[in-house]
Amino acid sequence: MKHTGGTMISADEALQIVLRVAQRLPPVALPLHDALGKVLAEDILACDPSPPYPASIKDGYAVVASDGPGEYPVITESRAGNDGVGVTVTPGTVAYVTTGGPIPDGADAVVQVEDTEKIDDSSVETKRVRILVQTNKGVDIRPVGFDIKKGAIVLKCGERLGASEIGLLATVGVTMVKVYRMPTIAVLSTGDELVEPTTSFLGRGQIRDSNRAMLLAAATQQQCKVLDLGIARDEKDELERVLDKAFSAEIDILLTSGGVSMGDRDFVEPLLEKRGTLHFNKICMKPGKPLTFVEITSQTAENIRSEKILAFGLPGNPVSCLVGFHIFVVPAIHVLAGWKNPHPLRVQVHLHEALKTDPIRLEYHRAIIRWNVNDGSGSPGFVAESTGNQISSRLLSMKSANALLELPATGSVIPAGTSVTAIVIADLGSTDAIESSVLESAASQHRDSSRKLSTNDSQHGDFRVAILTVSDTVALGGGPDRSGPRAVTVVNSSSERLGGARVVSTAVVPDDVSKIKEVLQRWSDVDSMDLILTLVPYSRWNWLHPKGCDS
Ligand SMILES: Nc1nc2c(c(=O)[nH]1)N[C@H]1C(S)=C(S)[C@@H](COP(=O)(O)OP(=O)(O)OC[C@H]3O[C@@H](n4cnc5c(N)ncnc54)[C@H](O)[C@@H]3O)O[C@H]1N2
Ligand code: MOO
Repeated sequence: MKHTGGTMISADEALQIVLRVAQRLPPVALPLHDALGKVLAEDILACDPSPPYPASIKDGYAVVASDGPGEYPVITESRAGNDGVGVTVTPGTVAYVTTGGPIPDGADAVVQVEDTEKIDDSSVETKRVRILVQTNKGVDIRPVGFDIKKGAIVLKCGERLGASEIGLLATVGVTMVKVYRMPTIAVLSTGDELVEPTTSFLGRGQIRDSNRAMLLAAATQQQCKVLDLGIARDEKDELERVLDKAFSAEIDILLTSGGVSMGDRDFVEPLLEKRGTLHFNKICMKPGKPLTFVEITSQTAENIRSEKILAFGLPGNPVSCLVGFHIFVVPAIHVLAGWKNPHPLRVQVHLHEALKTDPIRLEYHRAIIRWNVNDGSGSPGFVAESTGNQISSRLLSMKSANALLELPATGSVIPAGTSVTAIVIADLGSTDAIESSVLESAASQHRDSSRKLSTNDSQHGDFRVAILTVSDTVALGGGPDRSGPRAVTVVNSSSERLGGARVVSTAVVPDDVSKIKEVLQRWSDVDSMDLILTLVPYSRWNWLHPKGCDS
């Protein structure tokens, strides 16, 4: 009898099912400091105006505008709070005010200190000041409600609370806020081979459980509460016991890893299916093909509450497990947490190297994407560098990855420089700065050139060319690199004439001798380049001429 293991559906279809089954959780009231990152479940209105009093925009003098330039007595000082209360600025007098200080009654404009002169006269008791400019009514004053009108909606139900939104809540005095509850996620590892990460010496056939620590961290990163269910053996009774425990706890999502493919002890899928509705168990994607999704209606111990639990049987291979988390679990968490758009951010990126695609499955190729002054097309944009060997057991391929490139199942080689979509899976703000990325990308191209281009070696000759653009403007982002991409095109289009030349590395550096040397040194350190083309300002030509270059 043939084991088929169920129907394989597309990743898109699988995601649609998950999003259809997932439901927003009920709202809860949280103190302000716990609300960061959550989604508002109510409109927030301003109960008073901001500013609540006419406030100065500058450090200066509150004046009667029609008085005009001249010398005036300073009758009060209004810095904050009660300062200047009960004092009226009458024509012919002024008051000292600081930024944000209340404008005393009678004054209708502020003249900044820069437009005044202090008069030092110790013989008079009242301070005096010389106003040097003519101002107009209302200048440098924020009237009551200028920033926020009383009763205005400052935040709408459905908006996510970041730092500025928390600041707005504090401004309008909301300290308990209604937000959608974040899911609680239970994590279970399955497998007879698994031992705790604390195990120093591995027996034969044993490996440390990486998935549980990883999924607990990933769920925590998504602001979920987590429940650690430990490791269960590949044994039906033990798995049943742990699932009982999981479903009687107040969880919203269950994540298991391992035991979902075709092995004779892969029990996770049938045991989950027994307890709910199986929606799918195989997805046409790489990695992460065997992934089980079951909708479970849980009963609490007292049978008083019946709630939905989303159970994801993730594959055991660590990369497949985490990719499955990003593609399906993260959007599900977003729905439960009340996000209006649960989908991840997608950006267009240019491939730094040629990549071979799978003939059958859509591939989520792990990559590091960086904003570059020249993405290879001559304009600024994201450049994606592969994290190397993509086998789904190699967790190192997820290390530092901030994007999953969506490579269609064509079974062909996608050339370097091609634009593809990438799902962003990490904070792009934590990616290296532009300049270092340019240099590092040149360095890594150099280091890995044989690996990177091995995919199209059979289609091209062996004459390897590197192109270095030396330009302050381009390197500092002040303008596009016009020469570099043009040179790439020229080399590629003359490839036959040159006996099969191909550009294996490009870099942009500022007009700085040490930086130029650094890149040239990398390229010439090992004999991976046959020709280095340098596109330089005329002034640098002598220096870069082989005789003048000490490498
Ligand atoms: N005959 C077939 N075999 C396999 C297929 C298939 O279609 N037909 N699919 C392969 C694919 S693709 C994947 S992915 C894996 C998924 O297998 P399981 O989900 O059943 O996972 P296991 O077999 O339990 O483990 C796979 C692999 O991962 C290691 N592992 C498991 N759990 C952990 C953990 N918590 N921490 C670290 N590593 C873990 C385990 O030792 C195995 O090496 O199935 C293929 N097979
Ligand atoms: O789908 Mo598996 O995740 O390719 O190794």
